[in-house]
Amino acid sequence: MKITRVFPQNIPGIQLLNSNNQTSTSKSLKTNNLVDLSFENIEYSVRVMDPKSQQRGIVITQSQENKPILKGLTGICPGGQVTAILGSSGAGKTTLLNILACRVPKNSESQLRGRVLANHQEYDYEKFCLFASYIMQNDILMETMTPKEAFTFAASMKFSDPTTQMQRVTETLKSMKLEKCQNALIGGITFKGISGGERKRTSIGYELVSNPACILLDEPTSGLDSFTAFAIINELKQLASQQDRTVIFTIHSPSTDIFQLFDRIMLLVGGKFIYQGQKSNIIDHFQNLGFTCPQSSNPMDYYLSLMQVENLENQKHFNKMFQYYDQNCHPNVMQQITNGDNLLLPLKVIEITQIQQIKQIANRNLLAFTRDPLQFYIRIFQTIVQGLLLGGVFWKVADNEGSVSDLMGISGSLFFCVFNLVISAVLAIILTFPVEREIFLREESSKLYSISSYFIGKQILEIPLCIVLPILQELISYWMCGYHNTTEAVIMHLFVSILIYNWASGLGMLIGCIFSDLKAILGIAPYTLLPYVLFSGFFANPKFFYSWTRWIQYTSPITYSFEVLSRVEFKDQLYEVDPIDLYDFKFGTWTCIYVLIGFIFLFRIFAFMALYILKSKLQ
Ligand SMILES: Nc1ncnc2c1ncn2[C@@H]1O[C@H](COP(=O)(O)OP(=O)(O)OP(=O)(O)O)[C@@H](O)[C@H]1O
Repeated sequence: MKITRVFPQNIPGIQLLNSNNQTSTSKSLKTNNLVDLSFENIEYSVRVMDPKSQQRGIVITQSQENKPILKGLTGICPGGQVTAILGSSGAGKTTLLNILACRVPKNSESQLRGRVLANHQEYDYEKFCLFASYIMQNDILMETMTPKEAFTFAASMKFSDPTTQMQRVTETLKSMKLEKCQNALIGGITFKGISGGERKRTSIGYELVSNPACILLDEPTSGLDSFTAFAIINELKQLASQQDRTVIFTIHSPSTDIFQLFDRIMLLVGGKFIYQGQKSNIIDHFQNLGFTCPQSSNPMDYYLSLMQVENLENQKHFNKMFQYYDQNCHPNVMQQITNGDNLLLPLKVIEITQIQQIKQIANRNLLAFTRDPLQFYIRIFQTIVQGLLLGGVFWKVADNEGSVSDLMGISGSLFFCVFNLVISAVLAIILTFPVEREIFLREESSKLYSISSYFIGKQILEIPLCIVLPILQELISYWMCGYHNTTEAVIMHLFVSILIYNWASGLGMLIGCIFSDLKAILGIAPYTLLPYVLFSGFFANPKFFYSWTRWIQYTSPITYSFEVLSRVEFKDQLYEVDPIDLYDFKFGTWTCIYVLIGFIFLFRIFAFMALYILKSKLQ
């Protein structure tokens, strides 16, 4: 039995729109202009290991060769029509779709030639995002929201007028047939939510709210039952025919019912077209080539069986098919491209201010936080345990007689306190950020908000946590360790704990932005921290560092935190050895604090830049 959690209409943090009393007008989602997407002479190749340089899977030399994937493709996907791209596995369907969406990585490993055009105007990634949406195979959505909340969020990011927002949400829920599950949580890996088909429709609707003229989808029916697959393609068909959108998708083995919904078909074999044109002409095209689809067969099953490259019998016919395509389809395609309209592109206009974007992002984060508080409870639990551990291990360490061993005990406890704060802050971010990162990349590519809005919106919830958690940990351990019991000392200790925790959370975010794979993150994080710890001055007096490594101590916020906490604790105390000399403390309390504040800003700026680079690299 399927269990979905249904939520009431009034949810704090997100303004919900009432769909019940709205009259729907499907034309309100109609795009202003038709957009014809076309592409000319697309050639795409990637560098791969030369098979001749391998023997039984063992690489003998490092020689590489260029593997052509798309071989001079030219085509058109007219506005107001559904274009389906089909082909055998590895034919290049997804690659073609990615090129149309300007999503192929630009690096030395791949080569792309040719032009992509929208209404005869060349476009790049930035422009594409303003008139089109790309819906990838894996639906990346906030698990803790309902479809209605997700659409409301997307609408509020684009339209300033609440009535327009409401209209968009209502209309999209209706056109995606999500009214019944509009208040159920989307769910995902952590907990079960709406069904796979509803999830796919939510994913499509999420993009539609902003009213793109073109919708590109990579295998929108994969993993769905035949009924749901038909329902989704049928909805896409309605979007094309009733709302003049350009719909393009890749699909494997469509049923006969789904085939009937296509307007236009592109068939790919080994990176070349063997057919491109209206659905109605495909049967004649293959009949003229001598391949008559049996009466009882699904035409697409039959044609796809002819396209299986592994079949030796098929391979004999490919040359004939390519030649026939060049003679019969290609001239028509060229004609259609030339005759296409030169209408202006209906580019999305963001109506809301950055402040409103930040507010909405912060509200959504708060909602996610209240809906799935487990992460928060875990952080609180860890903080309490760490506070108790620190206090237990260093119980009354600061009640001392001034001996060297007493001094070592106190500085050990202070260093551990700093280190503990750093580890908890870094881990808390790097373990959760990889999931958020995917959502950010999807939403940024839909031009839902700016990178800076996302970054600031995220900090609004993170910073209070970065204040509360270190205070909690230090309040538990402070008196257990028996540190200086004066108001000034307590305040300074807590203040430095907050500063170092905030720096470490910025570092965590920086690592999370640079590396996408959790295994890589967990492998890299300890080595990032190692120099900060080794050169902090606790393990060795900085005077004894080699001159060429001495500078590293200045880059370590742990050095500055350790110095302030020590200065506060050792103030007015007499020891057999002077702690200032022993650890070579040379900066002074306030210099350390200013530097720590500087580090907090610096690492947040680095994290922001990493987010920016991450986004640009994935274009
Ligand atoms: N970066 C790459 N490096 C090496 N080979 C690649 C790369 N990108 C694509 N290919 C190869 O290009 C071919 C086309 O890939 P693509 O994903 O476009 O195929 P497809 O038609 O969508 O296949 P499927 O239906 O199985 O998803 C495949 O043989 C794939 O292995």
